[in-house]
Amino acid sequence: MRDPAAPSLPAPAVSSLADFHPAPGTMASGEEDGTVEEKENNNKKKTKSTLATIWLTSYNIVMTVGWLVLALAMIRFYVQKGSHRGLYRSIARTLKFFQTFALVEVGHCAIGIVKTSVIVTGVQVCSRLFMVWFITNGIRQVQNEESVILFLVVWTVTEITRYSYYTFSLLNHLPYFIKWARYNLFIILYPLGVVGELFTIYAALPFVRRSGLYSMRLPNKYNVSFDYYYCLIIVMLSYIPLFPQLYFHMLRQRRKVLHGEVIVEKDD
Ligand SMILES: CCCCCCCCCCCCC/C=C/C(=O)SCCNC(=O)CCNC(=O)[C@H](O)C(C)(C)COP(=O)(O)OP(=O)(O)OC[C@H]1O[C@@H](n2cnc3c(N)ncnc32)[C@H](O)[C@@H]1OP(=O)(O)O
Repeated sequence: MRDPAAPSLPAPAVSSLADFHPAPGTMASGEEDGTVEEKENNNKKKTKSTLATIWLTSYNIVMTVGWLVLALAMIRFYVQKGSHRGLYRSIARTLKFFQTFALVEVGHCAIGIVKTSVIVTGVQVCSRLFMVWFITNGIRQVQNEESVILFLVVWTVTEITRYSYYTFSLLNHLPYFIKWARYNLFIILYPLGVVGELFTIYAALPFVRRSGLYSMRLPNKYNVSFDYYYCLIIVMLSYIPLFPQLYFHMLRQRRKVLHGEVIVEKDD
């Protein structure tokens, strides 16, 4: 997955299938001469890593197919209807399923089978879930906004590229154009996705204010007040500190993977 010329870095828990199947005669001497207990421990670790690789490969294949299905459904809808109106409704169930399933990725980081920050992944996944469940799904009035189509197209291109990158990497057959796409397209797609998301939240504000959606006004039996309108404004403002962190994280990944730079990441 990495440029062989690149300086050696702390290896991720799972890099490729080959990591768990050392060629005959290449086993570390510690393993050959170790005690029975050491050998058992090594075997357990290998079984665990092999299981992790099988799981990750299957997961990434399913997600690639899922986002490809979404892409085809969007293209078909647009070709048939000649308009984006109603497109969101037509793909809503598939989108909700695959985007919600991505919560598993936070688990991958938490249990250490993928060497990515739980926080970085958590922010990315939660912001997507928030957009899907609490904006587009919850507020019917915004579903036909052009900004929804913008972020849907951007997410779809990003995810097809990202999951196929992981899949081919794990299988040790990564075509260069996928690697290139993974670490270059985001430069344009990430800001475009943010624009689509922010415009959609902005479009939702008047409806939320008028309807009092997801809000709790005093007096009530819990003696708690919550205004979703102001919550949305806070979410929009939170893009200012959070988005640059995700973007610079991806730029660091890009330098590491495409140019072999050694990057020392801070721990969570
Ligand atoms: C409650 C409400 C909260 C609201 C909060 C609002 C604030 C939100 C602010 C920001 C919002 C942003 C909105 C943007 C949305 C969009 O997505 S726009 C579309 C464009 N987006 C992108 O291009 C980014 C897509 N996202 C990502 O790439 C990831 O989610 C990431 C976490 C940001 C970065 O991924 P990361 O894993 O760190 O980098 P990689 O280089 O891909 O991988 C690192 C290593 O880990 C391995 N790995 C990771 N995942 C897997 C996997 N599934 N399977 C196998 N391996 C995996 C990967 O191979 C790498 O390994 P090495 O190459 O060996 O290092």
